[in-house]
Amino acid sequence: MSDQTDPLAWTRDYTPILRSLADEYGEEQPLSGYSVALASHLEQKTGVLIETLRDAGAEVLVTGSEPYSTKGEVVDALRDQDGVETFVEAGMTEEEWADGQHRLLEAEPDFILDDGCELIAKVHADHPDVARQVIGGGEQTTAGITRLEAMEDEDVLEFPVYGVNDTPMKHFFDNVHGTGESSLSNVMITTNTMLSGKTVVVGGYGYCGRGIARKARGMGAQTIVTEVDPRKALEAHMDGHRIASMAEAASEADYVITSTGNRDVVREDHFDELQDGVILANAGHFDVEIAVAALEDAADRVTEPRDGVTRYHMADGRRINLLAEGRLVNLTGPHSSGHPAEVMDTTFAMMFEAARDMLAEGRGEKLAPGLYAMPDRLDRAVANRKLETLDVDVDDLTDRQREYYEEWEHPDSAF
Ligand SMILES: NC(=O)c1ccc[n+]([C@@H]2O[C@H](COP(=O)([O-])OP(=O)(O)OC[C@H]3O[C@@H](n4cnc5c(N)ncnc54)[C@H](O)[C@@H]3O)[C@@H](O)[C@H]2O)c1
Repeated sequence: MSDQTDPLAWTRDYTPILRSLADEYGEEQPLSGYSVALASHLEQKTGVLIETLRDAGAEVLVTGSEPYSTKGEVVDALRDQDGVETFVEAGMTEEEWADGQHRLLEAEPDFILDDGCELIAKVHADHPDVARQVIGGGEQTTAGITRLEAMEDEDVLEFPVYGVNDTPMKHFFDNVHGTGESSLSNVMITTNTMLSGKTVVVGGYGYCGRGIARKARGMGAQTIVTEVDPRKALEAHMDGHRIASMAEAASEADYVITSTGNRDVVREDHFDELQDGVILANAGHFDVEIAVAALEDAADRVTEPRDGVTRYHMADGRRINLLAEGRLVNLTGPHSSGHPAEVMDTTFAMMFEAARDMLAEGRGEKLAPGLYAMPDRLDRAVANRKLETLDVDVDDLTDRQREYYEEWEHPDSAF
């Protein structure tokens, strides 16, 4: 396939960590004999991860983690590859998509790489016999970790799961920079408006919200952050953003972008405060952060002035614009292609390492069921691989420096 006809060609050029993993493990095939289920937004970067798992010997069973983010050309490119089985198509209804996930789970995967805890929750709820056979899993999102914590609290997990989302190599880069840049660029492309000089309200100052707010300010916007955690609110304040309640911020917003992992962050109480022409978008995992059904009820009529924009006409003449129907704006909008490939390269390398460590290194058989932090050695190894691809050198600790960290008396110090 040429670069022009191969939908993954461009992305491979921007995913050097995954390519280095494929090169290193292509011959040894450490995942040979294992089937790995993968639920993720099924677009080009995910395609390269699938190729990498397959090159390392796995049989890869593929579905989307969201019904509307599947790219048909990627599914077409993967469908006929040896070692890959697809259970998803572009344009599926929610029922067809869920049915595909169940069919995937009936194929009895050994390992589950998940996004939003889609497959892990379903295998426990609907396929308990399969769940008991699964060796392990990895979860790449904040929303999925929250669900896994709830499963652990109820003591229902049947296998060990690595919380890939919580590794420094994931959330410091993917959530902050990936979500930050891709959410803002998608808001601008979808609306053909500029952020400079506008007021951007960011709901939530976690990893994603922090990236969105910082980058919006870097582009010349005035930023207001809303929070429910007093420490996060103070952090936003110290970082130079204004803090306000949503009720107060809504009246000044040109844009409101939510990223909390929670629901109803923009709700009935706020609709009356919003200005004419405001643009609402969500970057959190589920489409519940903006109360869309309530907005529809509150509106006199609804139009679609532009691809990806739903406009709610209020009785008093104000127009409230909602992007991507309140779903992940950077992944499901008409122009969206998700996070930049360079940042997904890091996240997907962590997902690959989760599978390799639990399957090929045998950690999955040794760990009891539960949610686990990923070993720091794997995080460091991916960071080093990334630095190598950037051709950047860093210092090593000297023996004396290592000893200094380990001793408490510090005999050489002046005090
Ligand atoms: N768009 C993407 O590509 C992408 C990428 C990574 C994560 N996510 C999703 O984004 C969401 C946030 O992820 P994160 O890593 O930033 O999580 P996080 O836990 O670090 O941050 C969430 C923040 O939202 C705050 N919050 C909760 N309820 C709130 C409310 N009602 N009003 C204001 N603030 C509230 C919390 O106090 C917290 O500080 C999750 O749903 C996650 O799955 C999306």
